[in-house]
Amino acid sequence: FTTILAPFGTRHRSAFARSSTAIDATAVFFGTSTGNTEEVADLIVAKLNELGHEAPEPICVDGVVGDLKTEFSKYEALIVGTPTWNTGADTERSGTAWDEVYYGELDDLDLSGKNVAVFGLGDQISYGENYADATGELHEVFSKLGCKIFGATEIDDSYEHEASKAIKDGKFCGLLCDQVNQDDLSEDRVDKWVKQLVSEGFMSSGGAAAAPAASAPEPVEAIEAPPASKPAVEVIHSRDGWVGHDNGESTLWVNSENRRESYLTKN
Ligand SMILES: Cc1cc2nc3c(=O)[nH]c(=O)nc-3n(C[C@H](O)[C@H](O)[C@H](O)COP(=O)(O)O)c2cc1C
Repeated sequence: FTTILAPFGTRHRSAFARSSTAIDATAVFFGTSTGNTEEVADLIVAKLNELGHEAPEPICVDGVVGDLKTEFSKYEALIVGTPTWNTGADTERSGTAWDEVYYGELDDLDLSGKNVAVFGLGDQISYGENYADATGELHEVFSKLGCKIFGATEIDDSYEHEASKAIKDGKFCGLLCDQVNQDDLSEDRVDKWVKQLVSEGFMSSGGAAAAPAASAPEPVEAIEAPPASKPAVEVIHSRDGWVGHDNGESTLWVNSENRRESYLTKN
């Protein structure tokens, strides 16, 4: 068996497709019934990209039910969005696949320390007593999982609701939009909010996805130069589900969540 001496850090990235530092920074996940939440998700991704923060196209949660563990582990930070439906109930108010995953699949994930920001859509005129309630539920679910929540917003004069479960400690727990009555305000709200997330350090590394797992090998000493050539790769199945790819000079460990750690090895 190989002896682990040191991690590659970013220096040996060319030897492998990705390293643990190459995890994508931010992704926007949303649920929707009639498309409004997707519209705002699109605005958020466009603004992230405009500000130089790479993010893939928004990901509809319906498409990743059953595979959230894999999908979430690809990103350091998650922006999650929901509409609100069905006035009155305390839980399962999104009317989307979020309701299905909140108290089952999501509950089973270790998202402790992950950076999360929430946004929500509602109709503050027709449902003024329950404006965007489901955003509050989304916030609660991710908070209880130990996520670091960013992006609470001031309730300024542009909002006309009476009450909302998305209000926590006198603020909205994230970005609230209203494509039914105030679609003309969404772009500015998104602009302001994404800049706020940047200033809060939301996109900085340090989320759970980048933290070393308990079962990962301990790094000891960094090395300076990449190997001159890449020998044949030996695959090692070991370490609590981690699979090692040893090219004779180094080992890339990959776990079941597609987490990657690179280490110098010595036979
Ligand atoms: C039957 C029904 C119930 C709704 N209930 C609420 C509600 O309780 N609170 C709220 O803010 N908006 C409510 N809405 C408005 C939707 O949340 C709003 O139209 C939202 O933009 C829909 O987003 P989506 O297109 O992404 O599904 C309701 C709409 C309908 C048709």
